Amino acid sequence: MNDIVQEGLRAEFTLTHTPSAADAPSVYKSTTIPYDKGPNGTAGQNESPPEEQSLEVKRFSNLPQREPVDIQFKDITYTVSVGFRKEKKEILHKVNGKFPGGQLIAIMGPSGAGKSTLLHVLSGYKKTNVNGAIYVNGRIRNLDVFRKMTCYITQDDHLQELLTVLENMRIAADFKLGANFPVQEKDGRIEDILTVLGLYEHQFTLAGRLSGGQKKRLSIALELISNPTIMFLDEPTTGLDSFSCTQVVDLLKQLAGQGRTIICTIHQPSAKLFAEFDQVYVLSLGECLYQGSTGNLVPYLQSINLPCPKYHNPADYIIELACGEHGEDKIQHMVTGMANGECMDWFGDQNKVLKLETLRQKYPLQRRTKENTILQATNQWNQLKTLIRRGIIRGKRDTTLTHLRIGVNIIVAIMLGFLFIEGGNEGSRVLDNYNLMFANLMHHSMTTMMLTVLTFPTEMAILRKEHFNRYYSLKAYYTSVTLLDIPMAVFCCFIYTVIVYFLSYQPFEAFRFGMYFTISLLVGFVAQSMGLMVGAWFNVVVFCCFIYTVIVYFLSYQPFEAFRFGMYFTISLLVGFVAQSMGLMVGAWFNVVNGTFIAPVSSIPMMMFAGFGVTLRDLPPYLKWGSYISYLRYGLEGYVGAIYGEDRATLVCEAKPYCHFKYPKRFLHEISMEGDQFWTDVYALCINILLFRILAYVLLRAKLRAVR
Ligand SMILES: Nc1ncnc2c1ncn2[C@@H]1O[C@H](COP(=O)(O)OP(=O)(O)OP(=O)(O)O)[C@@H](O)[C@H]1O
Repeated sequence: MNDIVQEGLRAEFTLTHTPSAADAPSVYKSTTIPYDKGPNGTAGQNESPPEEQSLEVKRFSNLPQREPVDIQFKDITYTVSVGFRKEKKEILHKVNGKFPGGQLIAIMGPSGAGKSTLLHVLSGYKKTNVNGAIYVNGRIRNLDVFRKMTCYITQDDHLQELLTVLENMRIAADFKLGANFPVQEKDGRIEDILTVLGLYEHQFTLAGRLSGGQKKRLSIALELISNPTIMFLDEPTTGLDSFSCTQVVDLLKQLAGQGRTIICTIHQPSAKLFAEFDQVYVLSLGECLYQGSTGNLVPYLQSINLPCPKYHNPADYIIELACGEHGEDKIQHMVTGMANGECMDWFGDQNKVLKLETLRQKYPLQRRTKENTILQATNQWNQLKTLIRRGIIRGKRDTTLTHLRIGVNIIVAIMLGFLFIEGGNEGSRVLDNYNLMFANLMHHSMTTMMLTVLTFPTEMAILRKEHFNRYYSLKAYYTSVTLLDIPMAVFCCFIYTVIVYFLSYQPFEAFRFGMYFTISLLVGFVAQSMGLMVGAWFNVVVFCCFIYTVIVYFLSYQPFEAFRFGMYFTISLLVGFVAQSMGLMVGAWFNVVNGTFIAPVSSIPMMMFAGFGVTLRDLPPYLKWGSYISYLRYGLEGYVGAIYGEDRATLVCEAKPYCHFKYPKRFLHEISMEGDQFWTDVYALCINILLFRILAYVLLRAKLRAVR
């Protein structure tokens, strides 16, 4: 972590560890631990006995008070392209407004009014096709600096559901506070936040098992770790019951009272909830109908001859007006009355409505260093380490998928092994053995590809949220995804190969087996060089890899030769990796439905050009190029090389009197393969993996940018 931030945080802790009651603002000083209702209306785990409910605690004693930040925006327009003709549609129409610091602000309006769009624009989540000016403390917003003081909490929580509340907090703290931050202070901050948010008693509960309100509070808790000055929340109360809504809004109010600017979109709050907000900004069809304090809304409506009926919730009434229920002309009347957000006469405290020049004087220009433009709080290595740690915890808990993956490999391997039993050693069954190789290719490519296609898109939402909130860079995330799967992929491939190989009686020769083992070790070394944390797993990888290959190889009675086994295994593994990379690429760009369609369909040309149905020799000259781009061709050629290349001895011919492929060279000639191309195939597959991985990364980056 950079020195400046670190120094700042240290200073914060020195200040806050021994807070003086006299120095603390009233909200910060003392409040009551929120009462948390348990299931069935009974008292929850963290229900305090009556005498404890009045216990006064320091709120966020580990989170320092923030200096308020004032946001002002002028003539904001936001345009999107729609349809095939890319016609322009303006969603925000030159809106203006001011959000003074230290306030709880609601952006309200009917569905489709542009609330989320305005929130996205102000938070910097959307930055393309935005026009107009956004000022932060009187100066034009510098997005990189601004993002370091903000957080964005999405409507759907996108939490790590397989991690407990405490694990989620610890991981977030490692991302946001960095490795050099003292552990005790980190824990103190986490404990403080969990206590105030009423989650302390649930710290060992899996996030996926929390109630809606608790999940929302956890989302807020995670972002509070970095102590942001400005918090943007997209519909934080949607889907919550009124009790949880009040809890969340009450919490936001406390946070605003500490100097934070809290801006959230909200649909139609109850009168009680509405009154909790300091300021409200009402939109209709991308224009501002009202901005000012909640208390001034009724007088304002009176002043423009649209009085709020008695006993009517003003929040309901303004939404009715914004929907055009009282006439379309009223909308324009209100937009004009507010000068589309330029009018600031209805703010509660006019002293807070400072001019841009005044704000610039009040908040002098800060010295900018190279460090404080780096978005993430911790370096790439720490990000990667934390991502790997999180992935390992998830992997251990997601046992269904892990068992399913291992189970599928074992079952398919046993089925194929018995189907082609003894085929590897019998001259009259060479063609059967050839079919088995193709079946292996299909198995490895389909299982790995579909797994990635089906699981990756669900990760995208979490990636988007965490990446925007500066947890980690895309590079660190992508590297972790690549590394985390290696042990499992190797293990599954090993089990499968061992079963198939030995069941199908492939050559049992020590040197072929030695080759196999060398390749397995090399795979482990590559994995190790890709990251030290995988190095810690190295021995496990070698062991698992060995077990897997032995089972498949011997069960399918492939040749008992170590080097052939190595070749066989290498090809299986590489084909799996290529397919996985393709899956990653498809998954990075398409959603589950489209991906499930695209992935298998894109494999069909690869199969055509593999040389299985039509031999490579018989491919028409104008389609020859296809065989060079088909990774399945390299896979098939590699398998054939492993089993029938390398001067394979004459085959046993006991099943039938006539044995056409008694001499392996004859078979190689028949299918137009040399049998000595193994290493070329390995290089080709490695290049395929690299290309698909790079392409997947580029697509992923483009997708993250496209939504912004
Ligand atoms: N990328 C887009 N392409 C086309 N139209 C869009 C796009 N993004 C937003 N819109 C349109 O802009 C309008 C405002 O959308 P926005 O999501 O900001 O509304 P909202 O007020 O947040 O609504 P809700 O409360 O229902 O979420 C809607 O009519 C929406 O259909």
